[in-house]
Amino acid sequence: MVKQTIQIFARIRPTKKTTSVYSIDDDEEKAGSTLEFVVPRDLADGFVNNKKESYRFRFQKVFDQGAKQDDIFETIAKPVADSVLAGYNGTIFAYGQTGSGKTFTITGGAERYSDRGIIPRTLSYIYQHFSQDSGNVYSAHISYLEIYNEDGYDLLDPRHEASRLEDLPKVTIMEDENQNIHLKNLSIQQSANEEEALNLLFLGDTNRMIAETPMNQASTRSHCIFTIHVCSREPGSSTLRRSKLHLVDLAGSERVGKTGVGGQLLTEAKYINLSLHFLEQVIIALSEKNRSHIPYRNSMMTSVLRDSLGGNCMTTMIATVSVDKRNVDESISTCRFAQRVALIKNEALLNEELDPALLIIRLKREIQSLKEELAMVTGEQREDQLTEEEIHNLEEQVRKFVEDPDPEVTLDLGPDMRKIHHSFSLLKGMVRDKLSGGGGDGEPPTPSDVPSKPGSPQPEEVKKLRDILQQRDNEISVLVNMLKKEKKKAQDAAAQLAFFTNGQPQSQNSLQSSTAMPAESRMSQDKEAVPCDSGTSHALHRRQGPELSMGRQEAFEIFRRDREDSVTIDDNKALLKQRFAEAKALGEQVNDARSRVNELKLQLERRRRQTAAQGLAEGIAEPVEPDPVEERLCEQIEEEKKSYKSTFGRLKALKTEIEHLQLLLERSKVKLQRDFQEWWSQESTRLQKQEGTAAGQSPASTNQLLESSPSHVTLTREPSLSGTVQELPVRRERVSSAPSARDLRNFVPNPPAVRGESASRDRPSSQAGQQSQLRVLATAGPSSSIPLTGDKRTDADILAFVRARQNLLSRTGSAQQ
Ligand SMILES: Nc1ncnc2c1ncn2[C@@H]1O[C@H](COP(=O)(O)OP(=O)(O)OP(=O)(O)O)[C@@H](O)[C@H]1O
Repeated sequence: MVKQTIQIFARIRPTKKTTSVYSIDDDEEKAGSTLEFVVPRDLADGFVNNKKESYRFRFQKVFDQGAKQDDIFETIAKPVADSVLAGYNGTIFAYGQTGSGKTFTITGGAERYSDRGIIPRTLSYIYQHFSQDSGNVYSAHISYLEIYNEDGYDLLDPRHEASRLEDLPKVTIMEDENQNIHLKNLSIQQSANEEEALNLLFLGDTNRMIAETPMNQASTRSHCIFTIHVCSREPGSSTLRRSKLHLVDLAGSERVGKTGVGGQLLTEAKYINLSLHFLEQVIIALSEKNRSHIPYRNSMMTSVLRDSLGGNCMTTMIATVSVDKRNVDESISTCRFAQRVALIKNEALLNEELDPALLIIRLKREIQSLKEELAMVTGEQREDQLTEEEIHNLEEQVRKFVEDPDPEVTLDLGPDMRKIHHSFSLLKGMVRDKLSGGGGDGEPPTPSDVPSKPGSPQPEEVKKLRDILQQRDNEISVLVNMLKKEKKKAQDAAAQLAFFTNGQPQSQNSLQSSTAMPAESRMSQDKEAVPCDSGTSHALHRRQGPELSMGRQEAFEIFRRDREDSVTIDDNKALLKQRFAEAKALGEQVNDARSRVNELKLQLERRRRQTAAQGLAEGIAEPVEPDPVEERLCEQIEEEKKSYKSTFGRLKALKTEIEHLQLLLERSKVKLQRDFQEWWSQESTRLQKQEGTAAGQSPASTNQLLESSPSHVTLTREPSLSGTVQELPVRRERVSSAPSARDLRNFVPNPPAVRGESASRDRPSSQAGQQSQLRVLATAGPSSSIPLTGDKRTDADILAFVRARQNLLSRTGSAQQ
């Protein structure tokens, strides 16, 4: 058992804004750091400070703004991963206010490979350990739980692709009589390697992202628990070690009062505050001595993390802190929370258990042996014959026993009298054979020795023939092995070539199947699929949406170009292309090195044969001097092997990076589509409202809108930042004329806002020289447009309806006249 208090670390998020006064003092002797905030006694920035000026908090280590993701992994996550690999449970959780960098620390940034967070790095580390530790057999399973408004959801549930969060089956907690927690409806997926595990992480993250709506930015207001279940066993042992590693990204810890939200957001904030409040209660209860009742059951999060808090687990907390001046109160409250957490003592146990299947096999064997022993002691005879396999095994055993020069060696036959009898008769046969001269070569006779009969070949001849036979057998098995190896190499080479020229190997889950298309062709899919209006854009595999109206496609192109992260997407694409070229070159180098090794081996083989033949001809059994040619060949082989190994290592690392970049790109695309979808529907609603307000009518009244639809619309470009106004050709077509793609183009809503900033959504993009934003401006009449949907077919239907209606109206008009 390992007794340990929860380890606490602090990480300060980089900022360009004015920061509060803070300092970090690293105390090497006591292996800790102190984070100090100095808050002047004034009312600046709303923080009423009438208490003290300096707030000092002690952590295992404080990471300042410049800390890199690999430092965080090495110092915080690696020791926890090591203890998980050794069979202890581990938890790392990030706590801090919204935007302080919890997700960045736990999962990583969505843009650069170097921004990988604790989860992908830990997965990499764990699978590397699996492949390097030949003394144990490992397996890993993954689960990914999201807790939103006190309800649990399985982020790896395939139904996510077609549902909103609320429509999914809820994960529920069940407790057994031993007070162990079980989570119903939470899938636990096996992942055989790092690639599969990363795919699951990305699948969960993408599901998390696409389930969000502007009103429900669940990523900020939900808790997420990514769990790696590790199982290990020494080969042949029936003892299993099972451990869990929870990597937890908690919801933002800020208080409701400050954010001043209402409606749905208020409900969410209350739930967050409540669950964090229950977390705090559990922590306070745990830090109090002699407290018998710990209120774990109050919330789902504390129930799930029960072991991590005061239980069988090695737990680490990362307090993420924003040092922006306006956040100083939240930062201080985060640090205070951490100080309380640091008082909690956990008792981690080595999670060993017996594998029931192996235990049964072992017990069966033991029963059999005991039965045999009993039969021998009681003199009871077994009637049944030895099986063919048993006889064969006995012959092998006896042969090995006889051939072994060690006088101490024993023949372990167990208590079965039938086996003992049979072994004795085998031995008798050998001795008789030896006595009759069958084994007079000094070699011990074997069970298969044929006793010599009159007229049969002389023993020397038999021996010679047997030697030749043995030699041939050896040659055949060498050849068969060579053939097998060559076949495998050819298969490997073909697979590698296919990977680096065509694409990925076969994959298993849905995300993999989406990423399994040829990588280069994936990159060449420069045009991201525009989401369709009807239905959702949830499915990850929906790469190419249905046919779109021109306006929508055009709007999407502008939206994409003007996004803040479009540069990163392009950068990543360029980087991916570069990495592919590198991987291809490395793949070729690996193949070349392997061919060279094979060629050198052949040369060496030829040389050895030549030397042996020469030795035979000259009557020299063993050459006295080492052959310099042979030595050089051996050195060359070693060098080539080294170069092969190092190039292969680089290729493997590059492959991981490529896969990660592909998944980042994939996620960016899904996000782009989702953001566009959101923006599009927001703009449509806004336009409708404008129309309604301008006409003094309810925007919901389509009839009224259609009645007041103008017969002329003008398409202009907004002034660019340089001040020029570009007039596009003025269209003077009646709406009642047949709808064309250009008709639809006129209904492109406002241009995109910068990424993720809802406040800036209505601002024109600030990127100079990119003001090609299309806007519908009315030239006449109070209302200028029909609220089209952007879906070609639906829009055509609407326009056809307008046409029919106008025809009808004009006919009625002329009839009345
Ligand atoms: N150490 C860092 N280095 C660079 N960028 C960072 C760092 N920490 C956070 N960021 C960036 O700050 C933004 C907010 O971070 P993040 O989403 O991780 O915050 P959070 O605490 O998880 O917020 P929420 O509670 O809303 O989920 C992101 O754009 C992220 O990339």
